Formats: sequence, C-alpha cells, structure tokens
Amino acid sequence: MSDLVFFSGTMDSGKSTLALQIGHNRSARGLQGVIFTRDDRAGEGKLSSRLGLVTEAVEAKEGLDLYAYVVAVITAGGRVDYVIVDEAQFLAPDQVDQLARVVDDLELDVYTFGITTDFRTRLFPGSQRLMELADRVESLQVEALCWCGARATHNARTVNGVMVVEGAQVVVGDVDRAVDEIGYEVLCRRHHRKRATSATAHAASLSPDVLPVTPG
Ligand SMILES: Nc1ncnc2c1ncn2[C@@H]1O[C@H](COP(=O)(O)OP(=O)(O)O)[C@@H](O)[C@H]1O
Ligand SMILES: Cc1cn([C@H]2C[C@H](O)[C@@H](COP(=O)(O)O)O2)c(=O)[nH]c1=O
Repeated sequence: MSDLVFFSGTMDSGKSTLALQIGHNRSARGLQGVIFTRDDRAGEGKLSSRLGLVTEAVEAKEGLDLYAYVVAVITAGGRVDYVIVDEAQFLAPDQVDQLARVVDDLELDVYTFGITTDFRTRLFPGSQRLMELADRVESLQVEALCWCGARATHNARTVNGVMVVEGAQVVVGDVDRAVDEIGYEVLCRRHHRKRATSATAHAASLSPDVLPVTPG
C-alpha cells in the first residue's frame, strides 16, 4: 500500500535533511525516485539542506502537472519507485491532488516536506491541501527551539530583527540573514503572539526600565 506522507515542521527543523536521507537510503538500494522542489534557497532545480548537502531536483513550477511528469518519465522508459517533494508549502493545491493521484493510480510512495504556516500563522494553500489529503502527517523529531528555550512552533518574518506582519506570503529567505535583510526566526506561539524576537527580547532586557535597581 503506497502513502502520501507530509513531513511538516517549522523552518530549520531538518525537513530537507530528512528528504535527502530518504532519497539516499532508497538510491543506495537501487531504487530510483523523482525529486521535486520549488523555490529552494540554493536556486532553481536544487534541494538543499543547511547541513551542506544538495541534490538536483525538478523545479515544480506553477502549472507543472506533477502526475503527468511522473507518467512521462515512466512512458519514456524511466523507472520511478518513489517521489520526494521539498518546499511543498509552495505547491498549488491542484499539484497536491496530482501527487495523491501518483499514490493511488501509480501506487508510488510520495514523501512531501514543508512548513505548514506562514509568517502570519496562516496555512499555505499547498500545506492545507496536504493536510486534507495526506495518509499521514508526521512531525520532525529534531525540534527547533525559540530563543526562550521552548519548542518553536511558528515562523516569524523579521526586518532588522523586528517581527513584521505585513507583506507577500512568499518571500524566499533564511533564518540567519544579516540584520538589515528580510529574514526569518522560529518562535514559540507565546512569543510569536507577542512579536518578541530574540533581538527585541535582548533589547528589552537591556532597557533601563527593566534593569534591576541597585542600592546606592
Ligand atoms: N553546523 C551544524 N551542525 C549540526 N547541525 C546543523 C548545523 N547547521 C544546521 N544544522 C541542523 O540542520 C537543521 C536544518 O536543516 P534543514 O534540513 O536545512 O532544515 P529545514 O529544511 O527544515 O529548513 C537544523 O535544525 C540543525 O539541526
Ligand atoms: C514563514 C515563511 C517562509 N517562507 C519561505 C522562506 C524559505 O525560503 C521557505 C522555508 O524553507 P525551509 O527550508 O523550511 O527553511 O519558505 C515564505 O515564503 N513565507 C513565509 O511566511
């Protein structure tokens, strides 16, 4: 029985690393997969992890029919044993339906990886459709942490270290950007609600208002 699996987690929780590991373990046993990605930080047609590993992938551009692509590979004499999709939050809902068809009609396992919610805590359309259709939704074992030490559950977008709540849903970026660039920071829900990033929390702790009063 084949499955559509959605591995979801915050940014920086090891999703791309796991995608690469799943692909590696299968190819080490002679299996062949199709790897899709969309808007990876490393560039078009790349699946990259912060651990430094990167592999070639098919860019799942807007309008690419993922089911038709896999069928075309098989029709051309290629072998497909499984499908991996990274940055799956960026897929259109139709493309997720096409992946479900790959599972049901071609009887292939499809492993998808992505963040569920955007910087405003709203579901990405692709992630919403995955949660609706997936046979299994799996959380990553290596949890990312908020600056306070709690488990990070949400993704904040930052400019100069300050959390912003206006802007386009999709802005490709990373968690370790220079302060003057648009960046991201993972936070627990409490600190996402309070818009308290590590930079603003650090600044507040240094503020004279909250410094302990010393006698004399
Ligand atoms: N220098 C490092 N040493 C060990 N682990 C690292 C290092 N840099 C990044 N990582 C690990 O890589 C994870 C991010 O991996 P990645 O697959 O790129 O995440 P995601 O795809 O979820 O954004 C981090 O959570 C951390 O566990
Ligand atoms: C929260 C949020 C993120 N993004 C972008 C930023 C990155 O390019 C990817 C997530 O990649 P990762 O491998 O999980 O780190 O998504 C975005 O476009 N909009 C957002 O709201």
